Amino acid sequence: MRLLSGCVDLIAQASTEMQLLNAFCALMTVSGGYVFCWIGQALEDDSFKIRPIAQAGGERSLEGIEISWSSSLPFGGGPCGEAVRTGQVVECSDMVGSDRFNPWQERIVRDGLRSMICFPLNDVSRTFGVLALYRDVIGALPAQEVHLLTQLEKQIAQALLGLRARADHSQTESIMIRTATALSASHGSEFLWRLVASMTEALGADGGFIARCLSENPGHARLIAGVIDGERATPSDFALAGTPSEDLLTQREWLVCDDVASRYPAYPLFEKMKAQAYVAVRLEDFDGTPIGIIGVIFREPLLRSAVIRSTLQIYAIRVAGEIERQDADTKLAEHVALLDKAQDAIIVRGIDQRVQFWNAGAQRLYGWSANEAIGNALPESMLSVEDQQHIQQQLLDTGEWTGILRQRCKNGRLVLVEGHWTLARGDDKQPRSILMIDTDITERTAAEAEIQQLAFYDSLTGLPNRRLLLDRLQQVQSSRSRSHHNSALLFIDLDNFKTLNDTLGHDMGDALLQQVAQRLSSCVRSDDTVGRLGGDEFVVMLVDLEDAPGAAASHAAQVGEKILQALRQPYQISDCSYHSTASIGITLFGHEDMSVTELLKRADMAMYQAKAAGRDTLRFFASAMQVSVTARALLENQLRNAAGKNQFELHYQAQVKGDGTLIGAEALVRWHHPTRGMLLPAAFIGLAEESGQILALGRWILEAGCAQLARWQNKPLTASVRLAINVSARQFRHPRFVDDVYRAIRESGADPHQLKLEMTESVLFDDIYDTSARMSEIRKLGVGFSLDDFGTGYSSLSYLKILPIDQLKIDQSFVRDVQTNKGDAAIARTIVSLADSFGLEVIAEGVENRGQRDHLAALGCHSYQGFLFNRPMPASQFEQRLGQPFVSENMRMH
Ligand SMILES: Nc1nc2c(ncn2[C@@H]2O[C@@H]3COP(=O)(O)O[C@H]4[C@@H](O)[C@H](n5cnc6c(=O)[nH]c(N)nc65)O[C@@H]4COP(=O)(O)O[C@H]3[C@H]2O)c(=O)[nH]1
Repeated sequence: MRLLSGCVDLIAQASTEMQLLNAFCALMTVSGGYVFCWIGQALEDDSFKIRPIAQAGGERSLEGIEISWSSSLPFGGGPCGEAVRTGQVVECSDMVGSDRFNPWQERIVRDGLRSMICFPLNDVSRTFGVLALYRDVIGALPAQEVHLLTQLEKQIAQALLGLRARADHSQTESIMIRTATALSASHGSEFLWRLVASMTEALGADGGFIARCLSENPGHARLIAGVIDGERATPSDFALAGTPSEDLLTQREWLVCDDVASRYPAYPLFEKMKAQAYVAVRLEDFDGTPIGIIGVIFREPLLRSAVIRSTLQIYAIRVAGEIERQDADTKLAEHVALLDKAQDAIIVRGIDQRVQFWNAGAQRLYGWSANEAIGNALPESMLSVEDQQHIQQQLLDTGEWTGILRQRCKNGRLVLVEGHWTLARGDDKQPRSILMIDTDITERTAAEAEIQQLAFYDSLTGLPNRRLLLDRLQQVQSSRSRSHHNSALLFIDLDNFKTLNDTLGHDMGDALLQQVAQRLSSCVRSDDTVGRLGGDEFVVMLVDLEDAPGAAASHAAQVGEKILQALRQPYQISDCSYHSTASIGITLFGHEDMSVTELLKRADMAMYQAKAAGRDTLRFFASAMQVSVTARALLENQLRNAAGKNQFELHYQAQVKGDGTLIGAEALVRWHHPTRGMLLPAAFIGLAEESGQILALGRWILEAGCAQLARWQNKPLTASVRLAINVSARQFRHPRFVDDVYRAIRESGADPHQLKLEMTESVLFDDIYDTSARMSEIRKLGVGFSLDDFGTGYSSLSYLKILPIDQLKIDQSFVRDVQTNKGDAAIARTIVSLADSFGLEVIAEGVENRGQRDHLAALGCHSYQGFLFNRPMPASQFEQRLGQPFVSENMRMH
């Protein structure tokens, strides 16, 4: 009865579970006569342990003792385990030597324990603990005592459950308030730390943490927020293998661990804390995939884990959501960082026009920062209302807009921007936002314009160059089929530009060309094109002329005349007034298929006709020109192969004294054309000069002439013949000419003193010093020089003094009418007296009759060449001719 009333007092006074249990154990040993009493909790985790939570009995203790309630475990065979398993009272009247106490025999003997009784502590559904009482005597307890103890055990169990219910209720209430506060806090990087701190406090734990699985390091987790005794733990990684946490992540949703030290031997944190218990819940993502662990740690044994577990589960949901949100934020931040790296401006605007996203590229390009831009509409200097409306409409219609905008930046700078904008729609298909990707093309466009200018415009005049002109011609040609209008191409070449350029200098020449360009541009409509082909050649393309060719031609001629008139006006170039004229060739096009090259060629040909017609005039292309040009091209081709086919031959014409004595011969080239027969030089020398073939032809003539001279030297009849060989200006100017002369003489063995080179006055003009140097070099060999066609050009007496000239030739144009034309006679006389005063020989060419010869003789010229004496003939005939006198009796001088 004493025990019963003591027990009632205990129950009335105890406010906590531990207080009640410890006091009860003490009551049983002090007043109940038992030498040792303990109360244990049957753990619900997979250790199946019975953990002592209160005991009394002097020195006796359960330190180091293991007891289990699983029959399959080594410490599960005792009466306490059986009481938990069966929910029945188990008694043992003689413990020493009993198999049931095998694991604990030593301790039983040491503590003097002989018999025991064990009561299950039950709630409505299960056995949650045991009460064990020990005596130091052998024997069973009397039935009344067992009955009494059963009453006590029931009262204690009920009191315990009552206390627990009260404690659980107030704990749950406080946990819930704290949890609600913690969970409603805002999010952010600090959030998880604060949440762990308040969770730890709310659950009355000593520590708490959140750990994340590491996808980059499987089997490991990282502590991302942790608190121990209110202090933040250092984040670190830890291995999961072999720990209950590994099971938690793979097999179960929660974990209650009471034996932390042995279950987590490698975790210094737990060891440092002297952790006893640990409750954790798995964190899962939206799909249910485990992503981490949230848990609390206790230094004291955990009596009940249900409330903690369920609270943790609430935290877990919130934390998992937060982790997913942070992951999404991280991903977004990564994407934003990537977008910031983009060179282009990337902007997102809502359909309300307000900026939602503004990358670093946008700040670089426009100058406004993200802070200034986001939330506001774009400044109107960036996007005018009209542009915005127009673009928005296209976005709504097609979903995309691409185009170029001229925009003004924050600092006022104008930029040219190429925009690629896309309309984004929501799931409901309604327009949501506009993604703008803007590329700054200001510099690129300027560079392109510069390249364009360089590539397609003449740098001196700014007019379209040949390339652009050909391109425009091509365009007009291709669009011809669409319009029936005629067009005209005017080829304009300045007359005597070369002389101006050479005499006044290139700067003046350039200035003239610039003024010509301006005048040309002012003569035509804006649709027409004025271009410069190069040098002094300009082209004007007139478009949209009349359909009728006659009217179109007359229109083109009017423009041509206008141009001639404009170009004829004096030019003012740095204080000098200069006069110039132009020749214009015109071709119409629009009704026949023709390449642009052909068109240009036609206009060019017509221009040459204008030049030939006396310059400062215009000519239209006529098909007859085409015929002659084609024939010329054919001849040029044939000429190229003529030397290889031995089609050239030298004819020789005698040069004689008045009495018919032979003093020399002139070599004159002939071409035995395969179809046209023998051609005289007039038919091909000009062509050879223009096409450059004169170099090869001249070399052949030089070699053939020298070879003939050498042959004649060895024959008595011809040994004294001096041979004159014609040299063209272009041949003379060639850098290898002097070498060619040396080689021809050396290889032929001809006596250079018997050789004379005949050149026209034009050879002398270009560069008098170079001419002089070349002639002197040749002169060193003994070769003489004769000046052909003297008097026909701009004869300058000065070069007669400078150059090593031996002979002047009176041109046949003065000889022809020397008897009747006083002017010609005066020129012939002047040439003779000039030759006399300079100590030069003089010879007249083209002497056809005795009257001419006699008149020339009267003027003082005593050497002649002409049909009067003989016609040019092949060498063999010439040699035969030498056997006869060059002058018949009736031709002797009177
Ligand atoms: N009407 C008339 N003509 C006469 C008379 N006597 C000679 N001729 C012609 O007058 C030209 C004289 O040659 P050129 O003044 O040097 O004029 C030459 C010369 O400048 C050039 N030429 C001829 N052969 C060569 C050559 O081998 N090399 C070069 N570079 N030019 C040559 O071609 C020009 C013409 O040569 P060809 O037709 O052979 O014409 C020759 C000759 O046949 C005459 O009494 N009456």
